[in-house]
Amino acid sequence: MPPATKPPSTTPALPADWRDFFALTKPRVMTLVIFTGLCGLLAAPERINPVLAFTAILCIAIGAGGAAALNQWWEADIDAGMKRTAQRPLPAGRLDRSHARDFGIMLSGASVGIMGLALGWLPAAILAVSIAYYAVLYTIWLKPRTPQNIVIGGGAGAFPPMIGWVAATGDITAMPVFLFAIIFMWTPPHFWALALFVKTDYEAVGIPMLPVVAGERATRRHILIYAILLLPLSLTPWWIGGTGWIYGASAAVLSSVFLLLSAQVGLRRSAEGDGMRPEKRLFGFSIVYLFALFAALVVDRFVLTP
Ligand code: HEM
Ligand SMILES: CC(C)=CCC/C(C)=C/CC/C(C)=C/COP(=O)(O)OP(=O)(O)O
Repeated sequence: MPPATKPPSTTPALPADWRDFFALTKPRVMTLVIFTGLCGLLAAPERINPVLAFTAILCIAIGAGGAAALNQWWEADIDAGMKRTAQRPLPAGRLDRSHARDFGIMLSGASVGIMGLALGWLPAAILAVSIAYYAVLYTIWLKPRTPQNIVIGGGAGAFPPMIGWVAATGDITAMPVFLFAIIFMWTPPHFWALALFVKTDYEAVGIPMLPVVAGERATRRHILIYAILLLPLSLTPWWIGGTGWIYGASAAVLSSVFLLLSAQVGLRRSAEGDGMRPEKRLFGFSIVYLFALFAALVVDRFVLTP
């Protein structure tokens, strides 16, 4: 008997349920996207009606989820070839590809439409740009083509605090631009730390991630460079007087720890039989870092500007 072949991704092997649709939104990753969006909104100098604030955050969540669904619709075959992603609803055959596409389009359209009607067309336009950035520019264009995919593509995930801020104020000022820049600079170390220990996965499906194309040493050096740049950048909201000392002190401590962990990864030639512990530690801390930095921004705002 020849081995059973994988059913085409348009023919679901198992009935889909709501959990599969929920999984399409990449809920774990999007918690941080939603959190940074919420912090951008709360840290803004203007306070808005709580119902409108809730609507804005819901739109960011729905838009990010829609973009993630479109990302998986496009990448179903790539995801099938990687151990880390093979159990997602599309490669596992639990969901029809066209349903994922329609679900993604529906969520994306609804999020932009509701944001525009409720909060204004400037935050809606930035949300639309970030969805297109992730689903089209990063997923379809950059990811399969260049090892700089996540450096440029990281812009998509950097928009949410700007969307939150602009939803509250109706205006783009220096502060939301710096919040964007901080996440932009944070993304490469966040992702390359992970890519160092799942490198073989990307090799198998031909995605030109930096460790695959330029090698481990170059990736380590790149991680360190971005972490060095992130330290002063994370302090700029305080330097320009956009925050008080609570944010400034938190940014100094968090970014120093981030730099220290990045140096542990960046200055070693290769993994020395320790199961890539420093790389895993840096990836884990990258998530704690962003949660804590943005939480500090909000605490600073509420404690120092009551
Ligand atoms: C192009 C940019 C990025 C890439 C390529 C990337 C890639 C990844 C990958 C592959 C994972 C592994 C977990 C999984 O497969 O679900 C991950 C985890 C994670 N990412 Fe990113 N990421 C990026 C940007 C961001 C941004 C902007 C945020 C939030 C602001 C973020 C938040 C997270 C979180 C919270 C996790 C952990 C999820 C968990 O606990 O499983 N990522 N990222
Ligand atoms: C508001 C809005 C649209 C926000 C978008 C947020 C955003 C860009 C998040 C990126 C995070 C993410 C899941 C990257 C995964 O990369 P991948 O898709 O290459 O990872 P994979 O290998 O796990 O599929």
